[in-house]
Amino acid sequence: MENKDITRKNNLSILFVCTGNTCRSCMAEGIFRYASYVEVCKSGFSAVSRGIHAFDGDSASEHSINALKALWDIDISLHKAKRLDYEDVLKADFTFTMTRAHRDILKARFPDKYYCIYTLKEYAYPEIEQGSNMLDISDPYGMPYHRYESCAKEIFECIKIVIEKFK
Ligand SMILES: N[C@@H](Cc1ccc(OP(=O)(O)O)cc1)C(=O)O
Repeated sequence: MENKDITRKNNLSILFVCTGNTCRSCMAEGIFRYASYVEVCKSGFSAVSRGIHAFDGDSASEHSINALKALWDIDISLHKAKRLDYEDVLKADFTFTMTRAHRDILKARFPDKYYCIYTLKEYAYPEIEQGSNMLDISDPYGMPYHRYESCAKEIFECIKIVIEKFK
């Protein structure tokens, strides 16, 4: 693992970050919980999600809820959005953002934690060039349902790889 402070691979606290915490990061949280339980049975992991511009208490978007339910029978209907705060990043062993823009904001705001902040895709696919927009998981907000399913599948692929790296 690249993270210089992380020598243990159990009981890791994972933080997923996007903009509104109603689409991408809450899907990532739900998928991570599901995939880490089913595929690794490492119940010691904990995962939360936050949004840089979230409105506390917002529900996950209907399409996000429906996509996870339809694809993997994952239930995120009880999710409530939370705005990211200082403590969230300090507590996390790894912070995975949905885009480079989110990552860069967090690295600038939390310089002491720079070494454990990644875009989800750069951690999963370190071979992708830094300048590439392939490092971003684009926002399905306001898009039709099928875009949410594609986004969820993209997140799932990354999370499978991340979990392999944690094994
Ligand atoms: N909450 C934002 C809108 C927003 C919501 C969701 C969103 O997608 P995600 O949750 O994936 O960041 C992006 C933006 C606003 O009303 O300004």
